[in-house]
Amino acid sequence: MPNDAMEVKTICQDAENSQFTVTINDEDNTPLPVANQLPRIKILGTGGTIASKGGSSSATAGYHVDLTIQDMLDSIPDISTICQLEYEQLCNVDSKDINETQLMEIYHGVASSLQKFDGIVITHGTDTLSETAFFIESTIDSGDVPIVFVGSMRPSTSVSADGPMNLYQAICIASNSKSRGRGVLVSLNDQISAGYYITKTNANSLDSFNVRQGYLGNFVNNEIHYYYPPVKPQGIHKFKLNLTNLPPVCILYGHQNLDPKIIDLVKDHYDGVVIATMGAGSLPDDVNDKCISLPDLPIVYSKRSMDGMIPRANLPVNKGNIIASGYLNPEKSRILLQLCLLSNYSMEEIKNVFNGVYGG
Ligand SMILES: NC(=O)C[C@H](N)C(=O)O
Repeated sequence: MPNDAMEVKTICQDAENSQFTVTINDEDNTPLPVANQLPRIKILGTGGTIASKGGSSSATAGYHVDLTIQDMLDSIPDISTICQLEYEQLCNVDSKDINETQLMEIYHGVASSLQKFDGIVITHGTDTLSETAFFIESTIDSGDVPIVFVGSMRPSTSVSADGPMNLYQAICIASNSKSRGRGVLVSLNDQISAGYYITKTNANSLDSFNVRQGYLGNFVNNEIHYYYPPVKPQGIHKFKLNLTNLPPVCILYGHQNLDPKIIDLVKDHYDGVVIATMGAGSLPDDVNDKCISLPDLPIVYSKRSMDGMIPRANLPVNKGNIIASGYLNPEKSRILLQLCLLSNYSMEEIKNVFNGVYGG
């Protein structure tokens, strides 16, 4: 739903390095906190295991989303000396059910909070948290305001549930001045990471997220330790959302004996395709030939391997519709391609965008 009160100001039109700010022309001119007040933090609730209840205290699977933000806040230490808190329940779902509608709600929730709060916390299921974090980092220039995603791996009813501590840490991180200027962050299992790079690598463990580009910091006994001064990931391309539907892009998974007919099955139903290739861009010759034969369909070669990247030299052709994902995994490549298509970028402009993460 377009928000007429929202103004998007473009700083740089260059497709290679587009920058803009989102501001809300709100009737409510609530003054920003003065220096001696506690930071104002907004929590946006979306659901996930952190908001879930299981059947018994030993159950860590088969749970259901049931808790509101207020329920979750009741289980953490007093934060009234750390920040002034407001919250909003955007939705309450398992993150497998986060779709375009919820993604837009989260976008609006963040965009409309930026001008009034010093930090934003988003509770989210861990399964697709990295996709939402990547989407928000790619569509909102938050300036100095930290946007901290948080989830948990155990339901709230479990022995040693990790949700309360993760949420407490996320609120502390969002409130801390050292978190400013770092963009979208993820707080889980005592680690602070860049939302742009994080990947869920373990389906069960508390140490579920991995980030080969390195953790940004650590949370121990109420202390936040950042390893580096504020920095944002290299190559982020900021898109202006014009709030229409995201163009459909599908992901195909490479394997031995991959049949080129799979490309024919999807080509008329999607505006773009991402392939999780084997190795660093490897696909059977007949699949490559099929992809090249569809010059109007952008096809991003990403990878099954969690780490590494797709060198452009491994693409079957160095022109046309085949694009290297660089360091981006298939699900992030999908979002980036959707945003490029939404912006009506040409094939060359899409390549420029992916070039930012060493693809293109
Ligand atoms: N740990 C979790 O949050 C997993 C859950 N299925 C979700 O993504 O909502």
